[in-house]
Amino acid sequence: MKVTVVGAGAVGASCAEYIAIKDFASEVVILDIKEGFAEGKAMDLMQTASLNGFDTKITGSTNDYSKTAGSDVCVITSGIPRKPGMTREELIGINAGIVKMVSANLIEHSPNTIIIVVSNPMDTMTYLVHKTTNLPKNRIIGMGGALDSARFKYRLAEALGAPISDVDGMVIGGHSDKGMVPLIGKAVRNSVVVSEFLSEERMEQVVQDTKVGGATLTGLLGTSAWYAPGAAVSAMVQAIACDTKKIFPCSALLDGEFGLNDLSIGVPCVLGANGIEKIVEISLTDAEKAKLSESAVGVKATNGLLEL
Ligand SMILES: NC(=O)c1ccc[n+]([C@@H]2O[C@H](COP(=O)([O-])OP(=O)(O)OC[C@H]3O[C@@H](n4cnc5c(N)ncnc54)[C@H](O)[C@@H]3O)[C@@H](O)[C@H]2O)c1
Ligand SMILES: O=C(O)C[C@H](O)C(=O)O
Repeated sequence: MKVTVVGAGAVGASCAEYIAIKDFASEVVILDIKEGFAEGKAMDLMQTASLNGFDTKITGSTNDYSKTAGSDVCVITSGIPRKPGMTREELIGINAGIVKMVSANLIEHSPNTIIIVVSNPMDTMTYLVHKTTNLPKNRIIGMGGALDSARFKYRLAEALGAPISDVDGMVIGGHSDKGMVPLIGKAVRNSVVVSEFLSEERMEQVVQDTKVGGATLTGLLGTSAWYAPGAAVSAMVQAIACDTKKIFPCSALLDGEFGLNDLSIGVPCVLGANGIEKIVEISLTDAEKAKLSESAVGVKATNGLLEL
């Protein structure tokens, strides 16, 4: 399994590190436009191999896509992150051009690849890759829901005073401060719905804290987060590499599922060797459906800013 990560910045390097530590890929290529940067990150990571016990070979490349040839999975993290006070949507002007160019270069050298889009605004960048390349739709996947769900579980565990391993929950919808739909009514502590343990007010607090998870970290760090984003991508790459058929909420191109069309947005997906192997149309309450539809309106408004 060969994996390429474009963007050797905070998220790209974190993602490459987690993939290597999990030791399921034979090779990881990191590519960046900044001279020597990816080579430096790759060398630094390789010098952790004997300490962390992995055999994955990590190499770096300054914008030479021939080094990425034959990649099974390519992750796009190239682009600018937001600063405190910004929305993800404000990044579209710079990131759309980068994502379009990078995805074309990747596919030229790896025509059978699966692409995972991370750059923000992620749902719109994923839609852009669907619209501007000829990859089948199961091979273009946006990462947002896996991260948002991990943050949801963190907030649920905090509210419940429970270990994170005892809680489960999922966030669907757009990967934006307003558009996320944490499915609080379906969240459980060891199979018991969390409403058995938490008041309405506390559950609403969990939902709100989850939705602004990225913005909260951007305020604290001065730039956006990287550890949980890198871990979320690596978990998705592992599901594909090891054909696990695990369900992750992913930004997938919809064609009638959940009553939505012609957009990429977070919905539960089975991930395996073929990328998105199935979109799982779980039943939603009327309130959940309304929130997902409202979220879709927001994503479509951002998609409307693309020059396609
Ligand atoms: N989807 C998510 O859940 C999620 C999570 C975290 C971050 N992000 C997004 O990921 C992106 C990267 O964030 P970061 O914190 O790693 O930023 P960063 O600035 O640390 O790294 C971005 C890297 O991209 C490189 N780059 C820019 N243009 C390039 C090009 N044309 N080709 C190759 N490399 C190029 C830069 O040189 C830089 O090293 C941002 O858009 C951020 O908003 C998304
Ligand atoms: O918040 C951001 O801008 C980065 C990313 O989308 C995140 O959720 O951490």
